[in-house]
Amino acid sequence: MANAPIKLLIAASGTGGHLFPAIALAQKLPNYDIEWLGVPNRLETQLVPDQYPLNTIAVEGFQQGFGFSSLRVLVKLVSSILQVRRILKQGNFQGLFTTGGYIAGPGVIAARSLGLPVVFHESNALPGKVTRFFGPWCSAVAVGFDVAVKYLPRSQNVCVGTPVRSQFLEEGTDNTLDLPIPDGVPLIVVFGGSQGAVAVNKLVRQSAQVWFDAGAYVVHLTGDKDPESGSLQHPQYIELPFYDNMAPLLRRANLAISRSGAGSLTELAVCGTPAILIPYPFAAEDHQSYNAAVFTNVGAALTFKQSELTPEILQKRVLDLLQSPTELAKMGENAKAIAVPDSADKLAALVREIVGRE
Ligand SMILES: CC(=O)N[C@H]1[C@@H](OP(=O)(O)OP(=O)(O)OC[C@H]2O[C@@H](n3ccc(=O)[nH]c3=O)[C@H](O)[C@@H]2O)O[C@H](CO)[C@@H](O)[C@@H]1O
Repeated sequence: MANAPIKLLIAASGTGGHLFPAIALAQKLPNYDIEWLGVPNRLETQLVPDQYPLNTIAVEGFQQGFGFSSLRVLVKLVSSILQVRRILKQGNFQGLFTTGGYIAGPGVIAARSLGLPVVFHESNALPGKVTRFFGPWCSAVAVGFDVAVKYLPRSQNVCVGTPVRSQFLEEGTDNTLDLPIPDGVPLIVVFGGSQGAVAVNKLVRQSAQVWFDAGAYVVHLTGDKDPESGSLQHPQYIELPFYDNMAPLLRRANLAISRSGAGSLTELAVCGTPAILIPYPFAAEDHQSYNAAVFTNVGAALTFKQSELTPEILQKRVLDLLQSPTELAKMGENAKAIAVPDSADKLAALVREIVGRE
């Protein structure tokens, strides 16, 4: 009689940076019986493929300080732990995988209290508080960048890179660029994580004319909350709130201007795309600056603090780079050198080793 498939609960919620690596892992475990754990109103309701049933719980992050609102969050946390325990027990799950964030706490506590193995993936160079706190309770913490290990002295750490969506690993017919960019023109791609970055959008719109004059095209992924969307019109300018087909776009780009979320950086590395990085200044513990430093240190990107970046500086640095194809090529090679294209395979192998072989 064939063995029943291994049951795995994946707790990944909120942003593309948390969801895409988890989806890439799930796709590498085709013989596992996988269900998802998320919250009712976040991106997982749109991004998690139909074949993985989505269980939702109500959970929130802690605010600074401890007042009535924190007490309310604590009550919710206890209730969410109990809900996850129930889901794990009723579904006979054999392990839990998480990419961190607020969903991870209840997931890790519930699974460990039932004696189930937990694999945690942390994609940032500076691991989040949740990872630092819960890492030692997990069976393994897989990290995206090896510098992260130094912040996790008490966990069982393995460096596996960060998994990317399958579109980044295959060049197929349905994976070609469907935007009207002429061959041979310099292409700048601007994006600000999965939500867009209004401050970066503003800087880019104030800077772009000189790039157009130099013959460059700009594809600008603005997010859907940009109050100035539609304000710049130019034949060499394509503005979209979100674009799905990132792999061919980043491969075609001569330069990216981007925030430095771990997901974006991992994709830039896999595609060998040189970049100007503008870390999100309000990210928890300034973790995007630590991510950006990984790229700057190997010569794959230039990093600018948002507070110090003016349209004049941005205009000039972009023009300088567009006029130095050798330097751009070198930056692209440096980015590629730190890519881990088989990251999803490595992470799936780790999950099989810890949770069980199908
Ligand atoms: C503001 C904030 O705290 N963001 C965090 C969030 O990232 P967040 O999800 O915002 O950003 P990431 O850079 O990790 O990922 C963005 C993802 O969205 C995709 N994309 C973006 C635009 C678009 O039009 N189409 C598209 O597919 C990108 O290709 C990428 O895969 O979680 C990451 C992982 O913990 C952190 O490193 C980030 O710092």
